[in-house]
Amino acid sequence: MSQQITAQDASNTAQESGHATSHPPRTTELASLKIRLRSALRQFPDFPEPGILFEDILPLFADPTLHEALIRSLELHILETYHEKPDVIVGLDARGFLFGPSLALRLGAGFAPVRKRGKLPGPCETESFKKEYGEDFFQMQADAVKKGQKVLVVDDIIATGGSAAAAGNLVTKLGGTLIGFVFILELDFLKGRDKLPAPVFTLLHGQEGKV
Ligand SMILES: O=P(O)(O)OC[C@H]1O[C@H](OP(=O)(O)OP(=O)(O)O)[C@H](O)[C@@H]1O
Ligand SMILES: Nc1ncnc2[nH]cnc12
Ligand SMILES: [Mg+2]
Repeated sequence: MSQQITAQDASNTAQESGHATSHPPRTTELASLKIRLRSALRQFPDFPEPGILFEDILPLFADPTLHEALIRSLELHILETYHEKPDVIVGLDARGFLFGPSLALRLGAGFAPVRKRGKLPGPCETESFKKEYGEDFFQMQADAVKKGQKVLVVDDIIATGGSAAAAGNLVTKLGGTLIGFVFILELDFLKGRDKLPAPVFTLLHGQEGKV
């Protein structure tokens, strides 16, 4: 299936090939969107437990212009990176549900949830995982992804990578083809991306001084 190109992308392509338009090229647009998104994030020390510096992404959804900037940034990355659009966006319970469905709609892809154990009816696959604080189980419905479908896993934050790795394992168990992982924010010092079996993209980076 060929990738969907929006009107804005069509005009960006025209500009990149020398035809001036009123829209900036994708890379310039993405850079300025990232600056706006970065300045909206908040941090809370010692939440949910001592020693954790909690990154709060909720302000991105309080302002519709920031919300649009977020979805547009992720769309720009995906249009730049993939020759074909994903068939399914898989979002992680709970914060991956805040933007996974709207990103899927924007791309013309399906959406499938990874949920905490015990919330989904019917036959499910299950994976345990450990995260920066605590451990849990994730599930997907057995028919949520069809064999060979191209899947992009999305979540708000990658810390240790435990949650995303478990989601990737569920997609693989269902027969999906993992084409990548996309996050709003990465805590680089925890090296979570090393656990993931497909290309990783993060819009923003946090807690850069930590080791
Ligand atoms: O890379 P990791 O160490 O696995 O941590 C990242 C995960 O931790 C948070 O989810 P959490 O389950 O804490 O909360 P949520 O239900 O609000 O998404 C965050 O939303 C990521 O899903
Ligand atoms: N430091 C952090 N802030 C917010 N969500 C997280 N999930 C895992 N680590 C986190
Ligand atoms: Mg989460």
